[in-house]
Amino acid sequence: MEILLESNDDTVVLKDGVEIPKVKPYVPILKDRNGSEYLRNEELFRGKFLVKGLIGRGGYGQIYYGSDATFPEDVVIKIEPVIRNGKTGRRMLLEQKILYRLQGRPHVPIMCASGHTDHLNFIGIIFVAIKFSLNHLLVMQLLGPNIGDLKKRSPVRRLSSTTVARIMIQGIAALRDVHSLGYIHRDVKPANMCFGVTQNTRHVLKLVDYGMVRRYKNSDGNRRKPRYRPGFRGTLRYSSVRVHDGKEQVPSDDFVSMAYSGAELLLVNLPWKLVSVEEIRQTKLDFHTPNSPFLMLTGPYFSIFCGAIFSLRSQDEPDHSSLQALLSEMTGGKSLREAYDWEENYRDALGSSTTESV
Ligand SMILES: Nc1ncnc2c1ncn2[C@@H]1O[C@H](COP(=O)(O)OP(=O)(O)OP(=O)(O)O)[C@@H](O)[C@H]1O
Repeated sequence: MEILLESNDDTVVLKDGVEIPKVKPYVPILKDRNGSEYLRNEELFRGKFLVKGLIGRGGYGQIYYGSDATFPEDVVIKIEPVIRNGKTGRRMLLEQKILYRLQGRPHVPIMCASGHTDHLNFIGIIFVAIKFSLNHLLVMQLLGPNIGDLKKRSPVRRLSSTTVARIMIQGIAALRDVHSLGYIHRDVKPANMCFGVTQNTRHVLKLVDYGMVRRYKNSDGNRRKPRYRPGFRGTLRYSSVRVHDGKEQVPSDDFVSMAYSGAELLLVNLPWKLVSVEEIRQTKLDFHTPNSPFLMLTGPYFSIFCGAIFSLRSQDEPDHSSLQALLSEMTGGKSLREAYDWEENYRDALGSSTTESV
């Protein structure tokens, strides 16, 4: 985003004359501590990262809010024990490796540091002891609340068409960033999408959580041979029917998860939210049927977009640009740089009548 001049204390004027409010420094909502934390508040971790609070306890580790003496933005410090439930946790090792490779891509968070903590309980007895006591560590730029939380904050529990269209357009660009390097994400969902928090990044969507990524292409550009029985990876609510069927995941499965995420943002809930686990697969298949009542509720542009995604075959290399183009009308003429629902008190979501709650 190019800033031409600052008009006053509250607004900035962009090169094309658009005037936008200045962003106030963002402070994330912090969680209460329960004594199980790896880092203390105000701790100067590694002599460099100042810990300012706890953002969350994920399924695999803890995420802290902090600052880095050498990085201009606030950061998050993500920590995962090397040994979890008696098993060696490899998620963060993988995330560190993939994030490193993806640096420089616009929809990937900037990584400031990675490695392991040096809180050793059994210093230097034997290698195994050291291994047991280390925690994986990842420091990256601070982002805003995830899209799932921004949806929950909406008084109507859903987002407007223009906001969802622009989230999807950027989400597909994020998938292009990952797929073009020969990887698939395998856990696309609203909770893994966040906007930036600075003047330059607050309208840029970033995909987070690279702990389930898998390489689907070899370095020669050919696809890897599918495994006979790959284990389940992902989040059931957003997994494609192919994943239900135990198939090896491919780029189109990331797109299906993206389409389900968009449908959830428009509809409040996905039609399979309240059905039994056994019925989820069939309810998804029903949703794929052209003219399915729930699909129709997402509106004409989004249902065409979903139709294009649901018709992708496993061998297809989806055309990211053509899929984005299907959503251009749904933006209602708003550019990716204009305000999103949460910046306008959810005005468009409250006023929109194209979708109904499921
Ligand atoms: N860079 C970041 N800045 C701010 N918040 C973040 C950042 N990265 C992740 N988060 C928040 O933390 C949550 C969990 O992150 P992430 O999915 O990477 O961790 P996880 O341990 O794999 O969690 P889970 O088990 O829930 O998948 C995200 O939903 C997001 O809200």
